[in-house]
Amino acid sequence: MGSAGGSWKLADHPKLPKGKVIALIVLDGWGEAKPDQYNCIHVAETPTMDSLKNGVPDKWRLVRAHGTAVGLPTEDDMGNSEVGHNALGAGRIFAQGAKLVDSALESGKIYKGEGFKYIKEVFETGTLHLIGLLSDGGVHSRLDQVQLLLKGAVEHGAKRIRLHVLTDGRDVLDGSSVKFAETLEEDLAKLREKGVDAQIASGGGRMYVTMDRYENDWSVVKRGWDAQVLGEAPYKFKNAVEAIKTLRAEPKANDQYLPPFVIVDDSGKPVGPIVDGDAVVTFNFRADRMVMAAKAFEYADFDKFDRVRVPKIRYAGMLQYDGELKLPTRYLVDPPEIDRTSGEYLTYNGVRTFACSETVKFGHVTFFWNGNRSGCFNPEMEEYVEIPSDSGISFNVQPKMKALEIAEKARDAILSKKFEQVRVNLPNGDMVGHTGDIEATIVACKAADEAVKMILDTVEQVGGIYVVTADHGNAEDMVKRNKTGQPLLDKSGNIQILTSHTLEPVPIAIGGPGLAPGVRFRKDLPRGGLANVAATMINLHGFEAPADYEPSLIEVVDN
Ligand SMILES: O=C(O)[C@@H](CO)OP(=O)(O)O
Ligand SMILES: [Mn+2]
Ligand SMILES: [Mn+2]
Repeated sequence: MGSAGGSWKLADHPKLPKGKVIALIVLDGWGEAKPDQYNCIHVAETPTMDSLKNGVPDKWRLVRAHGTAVGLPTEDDMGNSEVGHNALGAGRIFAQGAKLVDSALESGKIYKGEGFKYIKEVFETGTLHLIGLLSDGGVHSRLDQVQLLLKGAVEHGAKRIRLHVLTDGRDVLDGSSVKFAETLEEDLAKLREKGVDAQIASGGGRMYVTMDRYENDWSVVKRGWDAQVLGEAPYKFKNAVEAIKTLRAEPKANDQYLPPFVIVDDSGKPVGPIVDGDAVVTFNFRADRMVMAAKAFEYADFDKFDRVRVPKIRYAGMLQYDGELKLPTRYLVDPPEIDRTSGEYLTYNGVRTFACSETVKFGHVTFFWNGNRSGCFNPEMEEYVEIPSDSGISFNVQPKMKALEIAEKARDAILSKKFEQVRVNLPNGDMVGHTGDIEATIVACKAADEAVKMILDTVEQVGGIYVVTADHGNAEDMVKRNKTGQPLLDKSGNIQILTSHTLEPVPIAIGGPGLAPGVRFRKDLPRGGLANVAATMINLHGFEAPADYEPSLIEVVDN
């Protein structure tokens, strides 16, 4: 990997000075939508964000944060943190996991790659286990890809297949897990008719089983290991649809947090623990919530929990989840090669960076920002600070999360004069928005706005610059709507709560006493998106952006 043309040196910007401190704030899950009672950002008191919007017209605008603007297959794909932060940090639009897997399945290339050949070796004698998120959300995985992979695996000789499914309810409506499990069961029944021994073997809700991220709570991954590998879980059922329906009937149950279960045969024996000689594929394409499980499957030295039994398996990820750690070693589809990110350029050009969030979003402003790469580029130029998140709770009970602490860290970093870029992610709108709790999400939005205020006040104090934006929508729309925008009601006449991200654009605002006179948003990029932000930042740091970056959103006019 190297810079384009071999040089990391960026040309000086003809008009903009270097050395200003820039606070870059990413509000997670903060889109712009029609103001109504289900728009929590509108309902919440958000005087700081309101003043940016209603302030100087050429210093606030919207940018696209979903679909093709962030490398997703279609304009119906909502934005998400991975693709959003990748685009923000890398300044270019890369075809993302969802799209790369689609192409590899369509062309059949997936079956010709090293990863598939590796797992195929066991098809004669062992079981193929597929583990991942069961929905059509398109953020971490997609059911149609799993269906194609199943078909392809059978065509290539798989004779015994076990699925370990994680129910969603976060990228799709709560309750939709039943329908996804039914669809999968129908497919598996057809395979069984053809003589393939295929079954769902275990399951559990994505936020409670397997899909933790950034090492926030290893017990989540352990619950998955116990069910999938050891065949042990507190609940045992004869089939997955019955399991999901029964567990959902418990008071306050929801798809995201279903407890782990295993499927057992008539004699009560689990139908699909993972044993020596088996192959395992984690079929999520998105990295963050698979890295921990990948470590458990791949690392010989592992002390995060007692694995009890470590089967000798052939393991592959749908993608390689961490390019720096080369984790996992084997994978079915090559990940996007996100190189020459703005963070890397800036370290070569003397810009010192501070990045901070709380655990649940820490990797977003570091790992995703830097193109799915762990760690700093140059520890002498960068400091990354993680504030521990509360674990074991759903964030509607603590909607303020660590917003204030993140803002205080940003404030101290700005006042320290040790950094030119101070970058934070404020998680509230997103993490609380995903709970579907409207009251709590309103509190969350207010807390995020207060954090923005603290950071902007500090920028004011030191004569710096601010850039405030978001990675995708969430809190601005909490209800499922019909085509005309009216809330959809369920059979009992209740509104259907939208826990997922949205297709909405997100705001970006620039300002601060350090912003050179004459800087304003250009008018000729009406379709600008998140990928245009990196060049904008590089300009504000006093440099020209690399030629192949998406164009900067700003221009400098003579006053
Ligand atoms: O929680 C997550 O994994 C996703 C939603 O599936 O949200 P975000 O992209 O904001 O991290
Ligand atoms: Mn996000
Ligand atoms: Mn989210």
